[in-house]
Amino acid sequence: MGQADLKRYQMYIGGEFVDATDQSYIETINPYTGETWALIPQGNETDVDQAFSAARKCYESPEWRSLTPTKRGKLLRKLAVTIEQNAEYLAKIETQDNGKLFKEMYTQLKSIPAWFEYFAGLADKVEGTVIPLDRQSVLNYTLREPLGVVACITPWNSPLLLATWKLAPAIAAGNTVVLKPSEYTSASTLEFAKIFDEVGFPKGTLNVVTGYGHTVGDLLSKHPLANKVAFTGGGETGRKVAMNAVSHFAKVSLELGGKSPNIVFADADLVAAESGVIAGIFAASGQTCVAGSRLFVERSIADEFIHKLVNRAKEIKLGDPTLPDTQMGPAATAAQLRKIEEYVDIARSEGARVRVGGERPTDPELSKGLFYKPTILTDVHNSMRICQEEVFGPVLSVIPFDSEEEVIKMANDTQYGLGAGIWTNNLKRAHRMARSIESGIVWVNTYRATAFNSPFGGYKSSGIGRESGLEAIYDFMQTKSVWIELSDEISDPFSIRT
Ligand SMILES: NC(=O)c1ccc[n+]([C@@H]2O[C@H](COP(=O)([O-])OP(=O)(O)OC[C@H]3O[C@@H](n4cnc5c(N)ncnc54)[C@H](O)[C@@H]3O)[C@@H](O)[C@H]2O)c1
Ligand SMILES: C[N+](C)(C)CC=O
Repeated sequence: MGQADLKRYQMYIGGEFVDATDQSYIETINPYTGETWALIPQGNETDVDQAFSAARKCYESPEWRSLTPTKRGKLLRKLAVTIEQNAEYLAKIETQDNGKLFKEMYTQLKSIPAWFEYFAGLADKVEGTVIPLDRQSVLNYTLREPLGVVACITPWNSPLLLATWKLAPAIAAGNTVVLKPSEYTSASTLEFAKIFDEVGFPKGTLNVVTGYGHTVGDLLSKHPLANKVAFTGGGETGRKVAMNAVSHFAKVSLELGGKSPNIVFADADLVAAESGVIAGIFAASGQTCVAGSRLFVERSIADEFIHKLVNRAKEIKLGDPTLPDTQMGPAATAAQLRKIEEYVDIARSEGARVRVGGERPTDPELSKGLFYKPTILTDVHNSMRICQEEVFGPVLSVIPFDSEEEVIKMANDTQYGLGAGIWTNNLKRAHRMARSIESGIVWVNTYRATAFNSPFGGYKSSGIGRESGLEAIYDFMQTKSVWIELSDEISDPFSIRT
């Protein structure tokens, strides 16, 4: 297909759909077929400036100021309904762009309205407090106010879900937004902009600028009109984004990567544990921030458990991500596939034994896609690079353990702290472990679960701040303390009143 025949997207700035000012595009590729299927505008500094000006103009407009929290809530609920009606269509686009299974993207898309409904409900429930000062002649109360314009930057693996986790609380809190999706998967966000446009928000509430991270993303995070930068992506990018944001004193939240432990005790329901471990690493081809990429299994059951996992991994059906019986799709990008291959090579060179996988499939039907076989490594130790660095692919490292103390030490011996799975039928142990693991989320006898009303985020290098749940809306607000003197007494101007 020539460029002229491809679908051409436009950015969304100030309520208008516009081309990039210099008319340039990025090709967006289907990682299963290898074909370019659409063109995404490649924004530049002028486009970014226009988006921030539109967002700020909207924020300062009488129309936005008169949009009470209840009215914002109503519009967010309307948006939720429209997304529900378009969920299948949006999910198809995401699968076409990132190669993840349609059934996973559709489940995600169908869940998105719940986030908009939840934050719609919260919009008019954020309250200030009255402070009982020792100085009784003064009324002191707090106001929770929006920040202004929020810059949001999202990755390719769950484009609209992760945009929603930022947009819903940001708008509910009364901010306007400039959003940049990943250059690999911008199409669904630009389709979402069309849906958003129909809902009736003031022009400039949401602005979507597309383009590369090192240009458009960099400009977003250092833009003087950004009062907060909400970022999801890799750690190195997160560091740059945070430095940019801090350089102009913008608030920042970071949802970064992980090296999450999945810990299986001998007393667990081993059938459930096996399923949870497989889901944790091979669902989404391991391309999830919470991938359970380190498996710690109690030594007394290790051999048999590994044997079963290996057999199960051999049966995983790779293929067309749009088909219902496919269990694993391709990697999202050629760079991602190279990274997976490199990490497995490094693990081999450090002494790991490949028990299954460890290569690309040779099946001719998969030859155009960016596939890598589900891979299980043993003979690894926790200090090896494969156990310390995020691969973001279908690669599981297995380490046996002998005691709770030993496994807690190994599980926590990482710079990351996003998710953790504990598999045990011992209630006391479950609670002990949940308290001992240094991570933002601990799942006991389940894995990868998320909800609109439960906080999501990382300890240590896995991030700053929380998305979803009550806490999330406060991250998009600032607190003002108001002091009102009620007495008529004139005070001495040179003595500070306490
Ligand atoms: N904790 C979470 O909730 C969560 C969720 C999903 C993904 N992730 C993490 O995201 C990573 C994978 O996503 P990715 O490869 O798209 O990450 P990435 O860091 O390469 O890119 C993320 C976003 O940042 C932009 N970007 C790139 N360079 C930039 C720069 N210099 N300045 C500003 N923006 C820039 C990209 O264009 C993209 O929009 C993994 O590390 C994964 O763990 C975390
Ligand atoms: C946030 N989540 C778990 C849906 C995708 C993370 O990569």
